[in-house]
Amino acid sequence: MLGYVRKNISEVEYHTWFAPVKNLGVQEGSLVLGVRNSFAQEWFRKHYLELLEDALRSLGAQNPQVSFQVLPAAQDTLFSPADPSPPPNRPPPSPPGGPSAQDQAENRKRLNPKYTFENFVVGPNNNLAHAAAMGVAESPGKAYNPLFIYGDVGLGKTHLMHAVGHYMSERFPDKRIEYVSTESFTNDLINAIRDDKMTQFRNRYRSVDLLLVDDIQFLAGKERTQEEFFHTFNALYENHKQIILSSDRPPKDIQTLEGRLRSRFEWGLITDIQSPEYETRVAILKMNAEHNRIDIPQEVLELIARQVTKNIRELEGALMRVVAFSSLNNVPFSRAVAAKALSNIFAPQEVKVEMMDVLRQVASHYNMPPDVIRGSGRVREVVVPRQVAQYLIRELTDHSLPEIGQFFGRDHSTVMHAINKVTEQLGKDQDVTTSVELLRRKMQGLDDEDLDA
Ligand SMILES: Nc1ncnc2c1ncn2[C@@H]1O[C@H](COP(=O)(O)OP(=O)(O)OP(=O)(O)O)[C@@H](O)[C@H]1O
Repeated sequence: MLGYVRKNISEVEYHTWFAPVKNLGVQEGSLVLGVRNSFAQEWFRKHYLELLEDALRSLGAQNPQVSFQVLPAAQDTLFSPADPSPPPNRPPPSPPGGPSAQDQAENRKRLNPKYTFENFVVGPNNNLAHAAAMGVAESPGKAYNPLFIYGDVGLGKTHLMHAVGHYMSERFPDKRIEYVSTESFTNDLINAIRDDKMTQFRNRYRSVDLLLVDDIQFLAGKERTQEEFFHTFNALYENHKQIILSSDRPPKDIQTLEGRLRSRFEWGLITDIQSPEYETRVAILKMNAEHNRIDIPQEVLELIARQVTKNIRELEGALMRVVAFSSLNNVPFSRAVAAKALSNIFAPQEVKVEMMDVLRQVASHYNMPPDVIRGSGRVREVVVPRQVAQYLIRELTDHSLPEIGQFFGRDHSTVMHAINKVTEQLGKDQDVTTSVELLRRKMQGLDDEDLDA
């Protein structure tokens, strides 16, 4: 099916939308596809339903039906039954009583494959937490125990925890790693009590080498869970097993946390993550774009990094939004397009059109590299786009003739000539007229209906 889809849409579109989709199987005659969020769900319904039905038809389905379901928050990045790749580092068999090899593989699968140290951009906002996590990964149970990482939402706490998990599982494949949110820990406990399976529950949590617990602030007010966690903590700690906890606030600010737990959380190292500075945000965007093989100009990344300042998850979301927007409207990346894509979420910013934006749009319109247009070629196929580019730059930016000349490696009289030439052809030469109109529309795309997502 994906083969069929891929042939019918652009690569960027394919990577943005289809790479993360999970096959959830057939339910009541309909093929169910798992998508990341309700935005994607809506998008798929509107834009890809027909294509997907066609794909099924091409495979012989007579009455194809496709529906979309939002994956639970963490599941979209995990290995799914539809993912053909086997989990890495298949672990050896475990001693009797402990978790089975399969359990261990399951545990590792809970680590998001993207959340590694290599993919973590270090900046002044997170370098202490990063160094502490590295220290713990190098000598688990010895360096700092527990390691307590706190910070606001979406700043990389989970990412760092998983990075330690990956690092350990690569270096010590037989170590047992458990990643759990406080909510799951609580639910597991409730189920264990209900099903009379406390021994299994304790075995599971007390036999690990690395315990990663996310959002520990949710222990507040849950006495029975705190009690159980206290014993889990002690059992691991006494056996020199590593514990890493994350929270949105430091232990002293977690209300109704038992004193004995709070003091244990303070035994090791407490470190925080702050909001990233501008340079770190740009670096994160750049890495993300490369990761997803999206070729997006630096100035567009800079615009996004200026808009989203507090939360890295939102920063990544903004990038994906720009990519989706530009791909679905079939316009190349530019600052204006990015501003439009983000305008529903963020206050619109004054976006000045740059010479480079115009050149890129013209290049894409005529399907030739920007450098060729700026180069010295004199054949008509290159000269016309060059003149059109100079004409549009003069019209849409504040740059003077000498500045435009410099940008093209020519003097101002050549630019003047180009502008006169295009002005003359407008209304007479059909190709030049439609090209200029179309490009102008795209560059001023801010009010264009075609650009409304
Ligand atoms: N320094 C970084 N370099 C690269 N990506 C990062 C960095 N920090 C965070 N991210 C990315 O930002 C997103 C959110 O990070 P993460 O889920 O770890 O945040 P969190 O602090 O655990 O948030 P929450 O409190 O909501 O659980 C992830 O996709 C993560 O990969």
